[in-house]
Amino acid sequence: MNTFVDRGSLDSAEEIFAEAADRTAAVRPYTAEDAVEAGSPDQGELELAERHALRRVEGLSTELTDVSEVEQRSLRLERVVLMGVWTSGTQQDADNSLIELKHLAETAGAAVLEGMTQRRRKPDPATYIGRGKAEELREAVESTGADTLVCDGELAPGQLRQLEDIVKVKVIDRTALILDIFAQHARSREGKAQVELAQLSYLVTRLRGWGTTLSRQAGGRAGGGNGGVGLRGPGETKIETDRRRISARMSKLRRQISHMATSRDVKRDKRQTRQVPAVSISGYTNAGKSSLLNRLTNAGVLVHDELFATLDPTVRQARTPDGRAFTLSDTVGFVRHLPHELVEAFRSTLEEVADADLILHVVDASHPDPEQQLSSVREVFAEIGAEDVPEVVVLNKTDAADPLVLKQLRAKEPHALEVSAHTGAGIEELIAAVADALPDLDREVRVMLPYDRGDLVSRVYEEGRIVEKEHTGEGTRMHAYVPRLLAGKLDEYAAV
Ligand SMILES: Nc1nc2c(ncn2[C@@H]2O[C@H](COP(=O)(O)OP(=O)(O)OP(=O)(O)O)[C@@H](O)[C@H]2O)c(=O)[nH]1
Ligand SMILES: [Mg+2]
Repeated sequence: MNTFVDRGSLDSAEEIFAEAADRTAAVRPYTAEDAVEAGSPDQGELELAERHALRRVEGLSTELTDVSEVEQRSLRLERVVLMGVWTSGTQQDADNSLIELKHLAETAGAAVLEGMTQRRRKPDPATYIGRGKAEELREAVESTGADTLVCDGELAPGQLRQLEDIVKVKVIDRTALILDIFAQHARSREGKAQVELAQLSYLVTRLRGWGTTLSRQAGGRAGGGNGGVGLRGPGETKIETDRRRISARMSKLRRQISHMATSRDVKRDKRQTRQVPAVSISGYTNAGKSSLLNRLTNAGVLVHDELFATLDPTVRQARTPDGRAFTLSDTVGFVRHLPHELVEAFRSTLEEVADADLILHVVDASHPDPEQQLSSVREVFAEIGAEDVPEVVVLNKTDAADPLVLKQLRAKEPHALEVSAHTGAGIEELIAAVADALPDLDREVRVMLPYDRGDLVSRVYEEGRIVEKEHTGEGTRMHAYVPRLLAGKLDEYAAV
């Protein structure tokens, strides 16, 4: 994982992030409300012992059998212990959540040594899991030789700090983990800029509350080479300098991103005026979206058993069996509790989903709890204004699905299609369903297009279905079915 590693590049998010992470000295003011919460009587019905027990989650630790492999890994990877606080839902839900956290940690390049959940009514305001449990956790961390503790959930800066003081290793939360994966996976300039912006906005909230307890800045170094005049001054605290550096960097990134968004808008407008319908393949991360795109178009898009393998949307041209053109786009996967910073950062990418004519909502039917994924994804759809776009639910990985889970899914989503991107099962039906759902080519036209209107001829090729065509001395004679908008443009060339 690289989130907290200082790579030495001045003023990049990574550097600022790393520097500030070293000094997450922020102790959130302990408010009266916290005190009440901490001392409030428990209302749950579980036995006290059970409620407070740290429960080891079976099968979570990465198997490291070969010694040389262990050595190799410990050089390259961080060794982590996972911790989840379970406030509601069943034990199964808590385990699933921790299994997902394991998958996230491994995607980020960590070796998972141990995973534990604890049941409590609310996370502890000071240390997240409570002081006593934190001590036990320290023992687990020591005995496994872990160097990082990853908490499932979003921790307040003060909680991170206090927990770190007890367990004596670095503590990161789920949001930082997801940001880290995004940082590792972003490829395009825009993607990188968006992730950096998200990391900085995560960091800025962690700076809050530092204020006066910080030592005064010695002047000079912190601004780095790029800082210079105006970035520091005598008597200015480090936090203020940090804030300014961060906000300057954030404004710059925002400006860059907005330029990039403009050029994408232009592309998208073109698509809209061309009236080629857009189909967006969306869904939870690792659902098999890229595999499905490959299966549908032989696109050769990266497929990985990793979360967030795809960050840069890929668009492919496709055709229905009756020859109508449309675009198919692969999108970034969603995840439960997608950090707010990332929803913001990826809003423009996600908004393409809202602009689609059709969403193929891909669901991993082999997952233990696909319904939870379905509803998380729909929440994001609502957030980005995509809830009115027609949606075809595609239950993927049916080759590996538990029949019982499939049965439940069928009951919940009676119109869903069942496919396997691996075996190809159900793919023809899926193609037919897409063709059905796309806007119709409902205009029959017979035209004579002069040779100087080659642009219209190509549009008929691209957007329509040609019944007959003939090159004559005057131009191209065509008989075709086309979308309404194009039919309007062809009117003046009508021929009998
Ligand atoms: N058994 C089975 N596995 C599948 C199927 N489709 C995809 N997978 C596997 O699921 C994993 C994720 O596939 P991807 O296509 O990368 O999933 P994605 O939704 O694009 O994932 P992200 O881009 O990371 O959000 C890979 O290991 C695939 O081989 C399927 O039909 N059956
Ligand atoms: Mg993908």
